[in-house]
Amino acid sequence: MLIGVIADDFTGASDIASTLAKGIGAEGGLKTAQFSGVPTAPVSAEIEAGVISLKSRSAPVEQAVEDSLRALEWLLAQGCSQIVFKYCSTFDSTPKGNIGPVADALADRLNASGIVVCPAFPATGRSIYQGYLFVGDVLLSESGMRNHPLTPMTDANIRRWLGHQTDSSVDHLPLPRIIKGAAETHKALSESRARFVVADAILDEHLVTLGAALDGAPLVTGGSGIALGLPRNFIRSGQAKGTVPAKGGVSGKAAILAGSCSGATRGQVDLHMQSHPSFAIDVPDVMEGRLGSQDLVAFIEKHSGNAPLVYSSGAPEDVRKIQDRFGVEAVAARLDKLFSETACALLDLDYRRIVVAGGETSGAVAQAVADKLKSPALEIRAEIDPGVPILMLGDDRPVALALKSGNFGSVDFFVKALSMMGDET
Ligand SMILES: Nc1ncnc2c1ncn2[C@@H]1O[C@H](COP(=O)(O)OP(=O)(O)O)[C@@H](O)[C@H]1O
Ligand SMILES: O=C(O)[C@@H](O)C(=O)COP(=O)(O)O
Repeated sequence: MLIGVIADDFTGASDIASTLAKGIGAEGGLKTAQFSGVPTAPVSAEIEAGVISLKSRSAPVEQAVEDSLRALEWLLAQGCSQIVFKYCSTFDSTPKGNIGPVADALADRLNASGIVVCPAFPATGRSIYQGYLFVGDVLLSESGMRNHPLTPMTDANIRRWLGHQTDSSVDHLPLPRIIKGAAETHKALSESRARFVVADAILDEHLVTLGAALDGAPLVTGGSGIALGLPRNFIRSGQAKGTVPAKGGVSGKAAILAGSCSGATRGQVDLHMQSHPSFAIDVPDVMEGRLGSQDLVAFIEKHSGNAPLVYSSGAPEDVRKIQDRFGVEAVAARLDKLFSETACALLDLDYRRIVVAGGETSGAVAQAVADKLKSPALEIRAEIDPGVPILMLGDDRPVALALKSGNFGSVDFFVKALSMMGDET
């Protein structure tokens, strides 16, 4: 393995796995596999990039650090010479962590400094200028992310937000120096006396320059965009051949599970429910035991063949009321359980294509599916929309998953994903 990625959630992991697998244009990318947690069984020697998905974004700080260090040791044991810590392109975290503490722990172990911090992902509208993160044409703190159920992002200044999470020094790499090219960017990073350097990037070409400047860097941190230029370093040095991910998925029964309350998901749910059977999950009913996975499965089975959707997605004010009533963690844990039990029951009924919306939700579902199919490695296939590839898992009767980050995907994503994944049988 050449590159090892530690991703703080599951959708984020498939996002960066897709970036590494496709590389830039015809030169292709790296043979990439995504793992649900740290693998315990041996993995194929052909894998050039290994992406470990953790559920560390919203875990307690100590747990996030411990899990990340365990993932790091495994990746180092596989021979990785470059480690990427992948977090969200909207820098999802609280003032207490987990990005700072995890990055510090990885940096200590790898003895790294001048470490790039760059959540930019221009293809989905996330750009950084003067160290401020923008979502489309507004600051992060003015975007829907200010209402995120678990990690409300109320400050767009990444230097300041990271500064709350770490005692290490945080510097800034301004865009004009990146525009001067890879050599200047490399110089800026290596001359910085700070441990962390927040890098500006507003276009893919800035990320490609950063990628070239990071050739040989032991530790890189960022959103999936930071990986854009990394495969090229290994291809150009002859360590990797450059491959293009396979298209398609598998045919079979299909369902959509949405646990994300992000703006894009709510738009996708609204459009989908206009022409497809859709079931709105009543969260208090779930919390008080009146609604369970058997009800969701019954609804899906009744409407099988017509892209049925079950969703808990709600407006920020409703989400807040529910969290105040039952507690943030209790709601998240209960809904994770509901969605993962539903997915496992669907596998028993031979569902083969499952679309999941929401990072936490996807993490819970993908972990349960991977455990049930005893399939720790997910193969990365073609990208449906930026940052969302088709994932294949299971050997005998493979299952295709699309794990959509809450804010990703075009408004017709659900239908598009199912048709790219395969046909109804
Ligand atoms: N109606 C709801 N009320 C309260 N919390 C909810 C509701 N629906 C989903 N949630 C919780 O909100 C969180 C959404 O996070 P996630 O799945 O990561 O979506 P996203 O990718 O949009 O951030 C999950 O923890 C989920 O359990
Ligand atoms: O970087 C991104 O935006 C995504 O890869 C990601 O991590 C999304 O997380 P969720 O919004 O929680 O799905």
